[in-house]
Amino acid sequence: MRLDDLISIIPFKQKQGEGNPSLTSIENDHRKVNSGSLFICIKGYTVDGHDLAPEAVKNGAVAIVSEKPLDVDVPVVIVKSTAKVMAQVADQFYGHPTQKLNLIGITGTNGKTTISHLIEKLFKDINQVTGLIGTMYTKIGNETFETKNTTPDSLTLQKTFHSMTEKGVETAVMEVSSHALEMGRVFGCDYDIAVFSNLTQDHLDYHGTMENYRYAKGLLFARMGNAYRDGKPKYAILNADDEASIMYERATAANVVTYGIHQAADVKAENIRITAQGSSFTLITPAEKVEVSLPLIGKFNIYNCLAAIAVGLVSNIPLQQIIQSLKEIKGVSGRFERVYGGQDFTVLVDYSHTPDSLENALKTVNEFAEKKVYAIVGCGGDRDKTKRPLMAQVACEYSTNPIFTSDNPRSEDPESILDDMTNGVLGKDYKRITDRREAIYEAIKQAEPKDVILIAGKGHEDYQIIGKEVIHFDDREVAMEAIKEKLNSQQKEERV
Ligand SMILES: CC(=O)N[C@H]1[C@@H](OP(=O)(O)OP(=O)(O)OC[C@H]2O[C@@H](n3ccc(=O)[nH]c3=O)[C@H](O)[C@@H]2O)O[C@H](CO)[C@@H](O)[C@@H]1O[C@H](C)C(=O)N[C@@H](C)C(=O)N[C@H](CCC(=O)O)C(=O)O
Ligand SMILES: Nc1ncnc2c1ncn2[C@@H]1O[C@H](COP(=O)(O)OP(=O)(O)OP(=O)(O)O)[C@@H](O)[C@H]1O
Ligand SMILES: N[C@H](CCC[C@H](N)C(=O)O)C(=O)O
Ligand SMILES: [Mg+2]
Repeated sequence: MRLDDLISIIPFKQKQGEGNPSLTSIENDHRKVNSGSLFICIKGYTVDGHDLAPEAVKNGAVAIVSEKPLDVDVPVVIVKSTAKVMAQVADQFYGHPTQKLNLIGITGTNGKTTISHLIEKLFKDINQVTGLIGTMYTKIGNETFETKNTTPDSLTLQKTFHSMTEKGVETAVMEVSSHALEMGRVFGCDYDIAVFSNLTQDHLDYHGTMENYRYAKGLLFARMGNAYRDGKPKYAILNADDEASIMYERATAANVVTYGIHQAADVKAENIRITAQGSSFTLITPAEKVEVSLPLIGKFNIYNCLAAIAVGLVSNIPLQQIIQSLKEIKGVSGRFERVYGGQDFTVLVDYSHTPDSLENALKTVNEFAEKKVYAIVGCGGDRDKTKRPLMAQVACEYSTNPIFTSDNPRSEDPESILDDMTNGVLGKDYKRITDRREAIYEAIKQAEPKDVILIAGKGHEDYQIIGKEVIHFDDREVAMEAIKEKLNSQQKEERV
């Protein structure tokens, strides 16, 4: 594609320099530029891509998109917002891939990864080729690719969608973070179904207030578009029990379908029973009332299932087929994942890293715990500081043995993160063990038969970010080592 064709859609642009080169790729990272690339300068939080334009030209860039004139000898297209233009040209360059896909976006504070996997399963089971983009990876069919962000930048996204269409993907499911909505990473994505899980405190470092955070998530529903084209209905799947849904219902032109447990809803669960093995409930849809038993643990997972069921129903998947698919779900990696090495106490690794998800996780544990409950909890560095004392309070309130430790301190001092946490629980009983490995070993060493240990915050993560260093660290591996060590020393004692 030639430069002028690509940028023909952008109004009020200026062009510095002559030429209409043929473009082989679009890049926003100068290190990825090859001969024939268009380089888009993005002013980031740490680097200003405009400063790297000369380097990009050295690497082979034949044209630049910029917000200001640049001293380079290739054509420069000057626009108001390179971030917005990046989304537009990426969509154009890759042939509007999201218009060819059945695209499902999920937003909300907690549950996005879980719901996206439930939805992926529904579509796989009706023999569709699926794609998935989220916190853990990008998946095309059964092939997985590493990702840096839950929702990648617009260029990576459109490239990925293009690749999905090339590989025959019919339905793509993706997590849409509030950061992505705010930064325009999903500009140009033509969603068919948008799902809202819930809104509770997180990311106030970025959004400032809950009001701004609520607004950012609402953009997913508002941006589904106002036009009713091609007779293909669009759907907003909203949680009737979360009051933010009222705002999102007002914001969207799409058909609204609600799910919930307490308020009136189109897809509703009643008579809920939760055990350590799973959950049962009566499912009420506009057409049917059926008894459902699912292997996912916890009330919050019933919400996740209801959201997936609503998506399945508006996609015309028969209810019995949906239920059968969900019954086969073995759980999502790092979400309430059991670590079992033959011990007589329960160890669970979970990804709860917000006050609300931690409370939900611990309340769920308390529903089946018979003895003590250990909660190993840390808070991420360079993230919302105001959630730290709240998470510590939740741990003290809902566990008998809270242990505070580190969870990706990043550029912050681990001790000062722990101070922020413990300031919320002055005078309460807790242990503070900065080293996460030691914290896990301590809980496992102390645990007695029938106790439960919840290791929260890192779930599937297999790393710990300390300063700029990323070291290998997997809660599941460390817990298993500690369990084996404990069992070995118990056996030795028995032999003596
Ligand atoms: C605050 C934030 O969101 N930062 C995102 C942002 O980084 P940044 O602004 O620092 O980028 P930068 O390094 O300054 O680079 C600016 C430009 O220069 C380019 N560059 C940079 C370096 C270089 O050598 N050459 C070069 O050309 C870059 O490609 C980029 O185009 O743009 C990057 C590329 O898209 C993102 O990876 C990065 O996410 C960081 C890693 C991050 O941690 N973000 C978190 C807050 C986030 O977005 N989280 C949500 C999930 C939240 C949830 O699930 O609850 C998410 O969607 O991941
Ligand atoms: N619907 C829900 N409501 C509240 N808590 C939930 C819900 N679903 C899952 N959780 C809890 O939150 C944790 C994270 O779940 P999940 O990874 O699905 O959320 P997420 O929204 O993708 O998170 P992230 O924003 O970090 O990507 C789980 O380990 C569980 O403890
Ligand atoms: N998507 C979340 C993940 C947090 C996971 C936790 N382990 C941490 O590092 O704070 C974030 O980037 O804020
Ligand atoms: Mg996620």
